Amino acid sequence: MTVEAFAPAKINLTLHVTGQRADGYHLLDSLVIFADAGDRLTLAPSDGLSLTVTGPRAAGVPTDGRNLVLKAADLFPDGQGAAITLDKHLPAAAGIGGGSSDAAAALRGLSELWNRPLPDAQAVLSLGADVPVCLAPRAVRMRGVGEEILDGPRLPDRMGLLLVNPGLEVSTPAVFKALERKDNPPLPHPPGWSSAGAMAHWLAEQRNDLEPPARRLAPEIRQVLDAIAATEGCLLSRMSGSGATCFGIYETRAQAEAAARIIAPAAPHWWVQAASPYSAA
Ligand SMILES: C[C@@](CO)(OP(=O)(O)O)[C@H](O)COP(=O)(O)OP(=O)(O)OC[C@H]1O[C@@H](n2ccc(N)nc2=O)[C@H](O)[C@@H]1O
Ligand SMILES: Nc1ncnc2c1ncn2[C@@H]1O[C@H](COP(=O)(O)OP(=O)(O)O)[C@@H](O)[C@H]1O
Repeated sequence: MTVEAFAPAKINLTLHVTGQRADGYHLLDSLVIFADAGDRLTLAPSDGLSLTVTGPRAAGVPTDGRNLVLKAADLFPDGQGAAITLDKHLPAAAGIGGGSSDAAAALRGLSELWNRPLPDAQAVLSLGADVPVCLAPRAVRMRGVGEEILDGPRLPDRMGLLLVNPGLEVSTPAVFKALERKDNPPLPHPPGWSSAGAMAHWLAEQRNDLEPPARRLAPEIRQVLDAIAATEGCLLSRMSGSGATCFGIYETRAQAEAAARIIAPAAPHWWVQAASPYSAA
C-alpha cells in the first residue's frame, strides 16, 4: 500500500504578535488559511526509513535528519520502515510553512501507513510552532505560540489567491528578534464573510506585525507587495508569516491567474503561484 499526503501552503491572513513567553517564544493571534498549492509526499512500505526530495523546489532542502519529514517520523515510538518521496513545490524559509506542512503531512501519512495513532500534541509542537495548525488544514484562528487552534470564521465561497516570493530566504528567528513591540493588540472577533471583498475590507484593518521588521531585513518585500497591489482586481496584499512570501486576495481564481501572468514574466527569479483556498475537512 502506498499513501499520498498533500502539504498545502499556509497563509497567515493576519498575524498579530500579542506578547512573549518567558522562554522567548511569541504569543500570536493569527487567521490561518491554506492554499491548494503545496508539496506532495508519497510514502511506501520499506524495511528502513528513507527520504528522497524531488521537484522544482528541491534544491537546498536537507535530505538528512534535519528534514522535518524525518523528524516527524522519529516521533512514532514504534515506527516501522517507509520510503518517503517529498515532491517539493513550495519555496523554503518563506513564511508559508513549507517545512511545517511537510512535517504535518508526514505525520498524517505515516499514521495511515503504519496504522498508528498520531503523536501527542506536545510532541507535534516540538517539531515547530506551525506544525499543529498544518495537521488538519482548514481556516482557523491560531493563538498561543501556535498550539491553540480555534474554529475560523466562514470564508467566502469564491476567492482567488496569489502567492509571490522574491527568491529570498528570511530567517524566522531574525524577524522576531527585529520586532520592536511585542505587546500589540489582539485580533477582534472575525465575523465571517460572504464575499472576498467584505473579507479583504475587514482584513485591511488588521495587521501582520512581522511585516515591518521583515521589510527592514529584506527591502524587496515592498516591491512584491506593490507588484501584487497593482494587479487588476487585487483586494488586499499582505505578507504571510515571517516572510518573504506575500499574498494577494481576489474575487476569483481567474483574476489571481491573470495577475500571475502579469507578474511572473516581469520578475523571472520570483516564485509566483495562483491558488484557491484548500480545506482538508
Ligand atoms: C511565524 C510563523 C507564523 O505562522 O510562520 P512562518 O514564518 O514560520 O511560516 C510561525 O509562528 C513560525 O513557526 P515555525 O517556523 O514552525 O517556528 P519554530 O520552528 O517553532 O520556531 C522558529 C523560531 O521562531 C521564533 N518563534 C516562532 C514561533 C513563535 N510563536 N514565536 C517565536 O518567537 C523563535 O525564535 C523560534 O526559535
Ligand atoms: N521539508 C522541508 N522543506 C523545507 N525546508 C525544510 C524542510 N525540513 C527542514 N527544512 C529547513 O527548515 C528551514 C525553514 O523552512 P520552512 O519551514 O519552509 O520555513 P518557514 O517556516 O519560514 O515557512 C529551511 O531553511 C530548511 O533548511
